[in-house]
Amino acid sequence: MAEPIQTRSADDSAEAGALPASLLEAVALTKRFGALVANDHVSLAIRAGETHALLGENGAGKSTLVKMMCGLLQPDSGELLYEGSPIFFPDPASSRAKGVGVVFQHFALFDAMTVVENVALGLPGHEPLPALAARIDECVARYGLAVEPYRRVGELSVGERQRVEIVRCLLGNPRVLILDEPTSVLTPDESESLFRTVDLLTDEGRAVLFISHKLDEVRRLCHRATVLRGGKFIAEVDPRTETAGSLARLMVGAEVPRTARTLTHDLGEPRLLVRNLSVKGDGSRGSALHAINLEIRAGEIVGVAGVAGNGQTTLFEALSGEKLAEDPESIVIDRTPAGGLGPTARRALRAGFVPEERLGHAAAPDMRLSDNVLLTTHGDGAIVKMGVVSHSALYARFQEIVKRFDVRFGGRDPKARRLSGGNLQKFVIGREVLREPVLIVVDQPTWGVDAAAAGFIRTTLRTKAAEGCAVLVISQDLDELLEFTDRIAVMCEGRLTAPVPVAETSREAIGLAMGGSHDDGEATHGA
Ligand SMILES: Nc1ncnc2c1ncn2[C@@H]1O[C@H](COP(=O)(O)OP(=O)(O)OP(=O)(O)O)[C@@H](O)[C@H]1O
Repeated sequence: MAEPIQTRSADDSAEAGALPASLLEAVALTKRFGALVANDHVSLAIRAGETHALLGENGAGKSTLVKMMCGLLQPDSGELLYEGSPIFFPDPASSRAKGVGVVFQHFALFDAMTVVENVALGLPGHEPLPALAARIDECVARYGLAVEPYRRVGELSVGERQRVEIVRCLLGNPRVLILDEPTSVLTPDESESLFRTVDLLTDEGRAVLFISHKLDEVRRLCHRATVLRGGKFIAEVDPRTETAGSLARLMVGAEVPRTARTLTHDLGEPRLLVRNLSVKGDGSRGSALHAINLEIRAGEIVGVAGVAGNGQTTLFEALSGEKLAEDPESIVIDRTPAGGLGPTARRALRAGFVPEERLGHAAAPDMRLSDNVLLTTHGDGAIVKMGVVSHSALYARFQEIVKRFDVRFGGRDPKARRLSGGNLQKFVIGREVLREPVLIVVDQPTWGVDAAAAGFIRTTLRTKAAEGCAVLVISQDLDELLEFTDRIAVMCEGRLTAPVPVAETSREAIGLAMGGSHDDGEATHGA
């Protein structure tokens, strides 16, 4: 397992009056993509023993900087220093060999393989799997990361996959660990345990670069923060002496608007009725669903809270038609029994679906954005007429999404994988919202999205609700659900509690239900 590094921590050194040595330093790095300058002379030094935040709104250039610091991208100009000396990382393997480990937003794991097999792929040599599994167990115990070596990755939730990536990285004994939005898919408890892991790592003298849009956690966890805006270095601050508002202002360059709270409008017809829906566990991702009941009426937003892996993915798949229900009547969309219909037929009922995974599920990575529009709009009639794609209509829709949802990217119509995470999320939400759905089901609506864009997405969903759409939001972010939904239900072990009006519940009550406790002893009710 990783050996502790004998280096003074950032705080120890600050007390001693001297700054600790910088382990990895970017000096005036510049990277262009065509006409777009993604990083413009950006400098950043990560010191031994510190947790250093990298902040900036979507598309500010954070991932580009990280990719240059680990050899995944080469800068057009500027240089990297490792322990004060110039260094060149031609590829990620060379940075890994120097002790720079990165956990990216999009994971590189093979679904069909077990955790230990996936970890083995990323490590040099041919360590026997039982020995590697034992090392994983040791790492898990030491850093408090719940990971089971012999589970198949395809069965894991996004949060669990992320822990696998972190463990894989830690087994490489990194001196610098770069975490790209590590908490965006974690529950509050999982985030807390990750923070303890990060503290342990920095206590050991390692350096952590922490990318996050959650400013409160940055203020708690990080010793320093570098802020980027529009590809430029804006400031280096001590986040512990800043407020979330002052950090957001540095990132955005202006005040960040808050989501409009509950609108006063009457609820209409039920747009989604789920009656006694049970789905068998099939050994793939997500657990079985047990007798789910839910009603969402035109004009309301219902949130589903829960710890990852309790059936939320299966619920999304059952609602979107990726998994069919045995009883067609168990899911009714806008008065039509839909349990036996596939995704396209459900979309024809004017339902829209935004899955949790943007790249690969919501969007095809190697298809251009405009072609990605077609993925969910081909049945709408506006874009495909009598089997023929109207390219002018398609391109017009694409441009409307980009404009109204402020999707930023370089070039005219790039492949989806070229977009920053938050911008791709804005695109995917925009694609569904502009179809004018009567029902929209969104899994993790603001994962990886900056504060301003997250506010925009929530306000957009509220506006859709006010226009008569029914909205179901599955989210692990309890603050988000409390901020903008009308009623909240909790998913635990494949069962859904009855949705409760937000005003009549509390964070504590929801937290208890997430852990499987119910004051009334009842786990499953109708809406
Ligand atoms: N390979 C690429 N080709 C073209 N443009 C790119 C490429 N990679 C990134 N970009 C563009 O560079 C800009 C910076 O992107 P980057 O991914 O670094 O932002 P970010 O700050 O990490 O954003 P987010 O918070 O959304 O992940 C964006 O406008 C993005 O579209």
